[in-house]
Formats: sequence, structure tokens, C-alpha cells
Amino acid sequence: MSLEGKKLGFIGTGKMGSALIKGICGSGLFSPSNVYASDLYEPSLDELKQNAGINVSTDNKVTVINSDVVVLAVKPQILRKVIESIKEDVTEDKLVISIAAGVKLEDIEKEFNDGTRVVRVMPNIAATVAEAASAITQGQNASKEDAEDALAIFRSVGSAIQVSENLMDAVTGLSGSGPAYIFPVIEAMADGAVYEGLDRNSALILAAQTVIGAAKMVLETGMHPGELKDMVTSPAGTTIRGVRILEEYGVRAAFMNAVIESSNRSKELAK
Ligand SMILES: NC(=O)C1=CN([C@@H]2O[C@H](COP(=O)(O)OP(=O)(O)OC[C@H]3O[C@@H](n4cnc5c(N)ncnc54)[C@H](OP(=O)(O)O)[C@@H]3O)[C@@H](O)[C@H]2O)C=CC1
Ligand SMILES: O=C(O)[C@@H]1CCC=N1
Repeated sequence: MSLEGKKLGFIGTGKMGSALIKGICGSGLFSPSNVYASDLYEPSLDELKQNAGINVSTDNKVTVINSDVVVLAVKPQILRKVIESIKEDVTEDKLVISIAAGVKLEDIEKEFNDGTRVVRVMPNIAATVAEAASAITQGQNASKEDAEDALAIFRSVGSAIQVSENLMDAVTGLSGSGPAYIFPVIEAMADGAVYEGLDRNSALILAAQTVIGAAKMVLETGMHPGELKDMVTSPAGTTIRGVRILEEYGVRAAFMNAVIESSNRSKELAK
């Protein structure tokens, strides 16, 4: 495999950088001794050094010089400034992966020296538990092998697909932001059961497992979600009463609009 013996670097060890580092090291795809990371915020570096056993530095150049694949995991708003400070060390033998929401490949590529190989990825926070949903898109100088390497990295922490770049805003609104739509659903479903008398811990376990089970049925049966919903709703039964309430509150429209609004913000970040 082409990632064999390679070193992986992260610039930015915030929420997403740390989730990826822990997930990737946990998968065994890279050994912690071959993973480098830098950030301005030392406590997150200390935590990763201690708990993941990776190499850390407050100097981004150290990460770049030591790595074959460099993941840019800083906020979109400071991406340009960070690239400016590392570009001379990003030689053509290195692959750059940007996970910044909204920032287009051509805008990343033009900040680097000509010929820099870039792949853009939208992962999600579930990388921490190896259940991320990621999409990648390949820059003009990146090879098929670079795209395969990026897919291998992100498949080590969940599933990953390749899409054309014009779909990355939709991916961001759906799977990039999506966990934040589901966590409140789990909490609210548990609240309902607590209202009915179940203890909080049991309620959260049952609510979360219900979401896992429903998601697995969609992925593994290949059946349409509507058909799966019909399997649960007995005539004059309990479920259809709950479904009516969700329809009354426009929950499906709310979820659709949440994905669209998040995609719109991703488009704004490109400007
Ligand atoms: N969070 C998520 O679920 C997802 C995030 N993303 C993308 O991942 C990227 C990171 O997001 P997220 O992890 O949430 O953000 P965080 O703010 O949690 O992490 C960014 C980290 O970068 C650090 N940083 C700031 N300036 C520099 C610098 N010059 N050099 C090195 N590190 C620096 C920040 O330190 P300090 O806090 O001190 O500024 C912080 O620790 C974003 O581009 C986002 O769009 C993509 C998918 C999902
Ligand atoms: O909220 C954000 O901007 C980032 C990108 C996708 C998830 N979190």
C-alpha cells in the first residue's frame, strides 16, 4: 500500500484535528511515532502527546518538514495565513489535505507554490469513534494515488467517498455538520422517556442505540427509509401517534432546511 512507511502531520489539533488523530492512531493505519501535530494551543498538544503518543510541536514547520501527508485542520478564516507560513516547506513530494469547510481547492492551490498536490476532504467528528462519514475531492495536481491515499486515511476512521468539488457544500451541510443535528435529537428523545419516568442514563443508552440501529438498517438492508418506517408503524398503534406529532411540528422540513442552511454557510465561506 502506498501509505506504508509514510508520516502524517496535522496543523491544528482542535476538535476535528484531535478526533482524526485519535481515530487514525486507534485504527493502526499510522503508528503514533509516525504522526506529527502542531498547534498554538499547548494543552491540546500535551493531551495528544500523553494520550495518543504522537510527536507534537508549537511550530507548524516541524510538522510539515517531518510529514509526507499534511492535514490542514485550522479554521477556514485563518487557512490562508497558515499556508503562507508553511508554503516554502511544502515541496512537491508532499500531499496536502485540507478539511476546512467552504474553502475551494483553487483558492488553496493558489496560496501554495505551483504544483502543490492538494486533496480537499469534509470529514465529521465521529472520526473519534471510527464512524466518520467523509467525502474527498481531488485537486488539479493530485494524482489518483493521492486520492486513494486520502480515501484510505479517512476510511480508517469510518466511510469515505469521492465526489466532485461542486458537491462539497452539500456534503458539509449533511455529514460535516450533521452530528450536531442528531445529538439534540438523542437528548430530546431521552428527555421524553425521562418525562415518562425512565432514568437518564438508561434513556440516553436506549435513545443512542435506537439511532445506531435505525442508521444500520438503512445502510445494511438497502431499503428506503420510508419503507423501514412503515415496518414500525402498526395500524392504530403507538408509533403512528408519534409520527403524527413529528409531522405536525414540521420536523422533516426542519431537517431539510438545516442541511440547506448549513450548505449555504459553506458557500459563504468560499467568498
Ligand atoms: N468540528 C467539526 O466537526 C468539523 C470541522 N471541520 C473543519 O476542521 C477545521 C478545524 O475545525 P475545529 O477543529 O472545529 O476548530 P478548532 O478551533 O477546535 O481547532 C482549530 C485549532 O487550530 C489552532 N490554531 C489556530 N491558529 C493556528 C496556527 N496558526 N497554527 C496551528 N494551529 C492553529 C486553534 O488554536 P486556538 O484555539 O488557540 O486558536 C485550534 O486549536 C475547520 O476548518 C473546520 O471547518 C470539518 C469537519 C467537521
Ligand atoms: O461548523 C463548522 O463550520 C464545521 C464544518 C463542518 C462541521 N463543523
